[in-house]
Amino acid sequence: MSSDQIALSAKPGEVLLGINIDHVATLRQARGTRYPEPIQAALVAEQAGADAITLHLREDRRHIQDRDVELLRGILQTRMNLEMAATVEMGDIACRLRPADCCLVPERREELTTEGGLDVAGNQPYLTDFCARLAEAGVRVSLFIDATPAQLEAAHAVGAPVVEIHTGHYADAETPEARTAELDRVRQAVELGRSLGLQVNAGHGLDYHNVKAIAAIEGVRELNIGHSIIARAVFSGLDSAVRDMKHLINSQT
Ligand SMILES: CC(=O)[C@@H](O)[C@H](O)COP(=O)(O)O
Ligand SMILES: NCC(=O)COP(=O)(O)O
Repeated sequence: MSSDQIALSAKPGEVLLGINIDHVATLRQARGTRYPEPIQAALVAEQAGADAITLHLREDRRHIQDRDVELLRGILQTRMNLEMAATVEMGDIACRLRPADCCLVPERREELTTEGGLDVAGNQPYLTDFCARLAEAGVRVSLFIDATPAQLEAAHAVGAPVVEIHTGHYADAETPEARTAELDRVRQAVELGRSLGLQVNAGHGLDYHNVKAIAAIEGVRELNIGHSIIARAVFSGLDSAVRDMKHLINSQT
């Protein structure tokens, strides 16, 4: 079944779940061992209901390695969503491996994790060419952006068919009022993105306690979640951690 057929096989209105396996690789890199194996994590996640496997090949290779991407490209039965910076090195890798999806994210070597969205509005000429090159190679491009009209309109202008709204500010909100304000920002971003004809995904910092409000936003197509699922898997296993999240994002109660 092709990746498009897999996506189409999802029930209408179902929120798709991309599992980010970066932090399985973080544990492996901590000791330089062969375990835990991200390949095994990806296959367990797919069997548990993941609709896609997300992996972030960072410039500093702090977790996911080139060999992880190359092996998984020939093994995954769902979709590979390769996250990367919009650099020449990463563009060459994406055009060579041709994952189903490629999500362009900002990167700073000194960051603990992704801090903000990609500044598409400030880099339109470069990103227009970068997105066109990936599209030419048959890769569907997603842009990881903050929930602002300027970034959404710029994403549409550079020709990306998909955006992923950065939900980190929502997840990190420290008061109910701040969280409500961030949720409204995400909701308005989803509405604008859909009106521009974009597929709108969301991700970063989502967990079992904050995800339902994001999943309930009309028009959100896919959630990419990693850290909280891998953390739960430490105690209850990856299969059930994935099944729990898949159920949570699609339950009406
Ligand atoms: C873009 C994003 O929010 C994550 O998908 C990204 O992978 C975070 O980087 P780390 O996985 O290195 O924390
Ligand atoms: N793009 C978001 C992602 O893939 C996972 O982010 P997180 O759940 O690890 O914060």
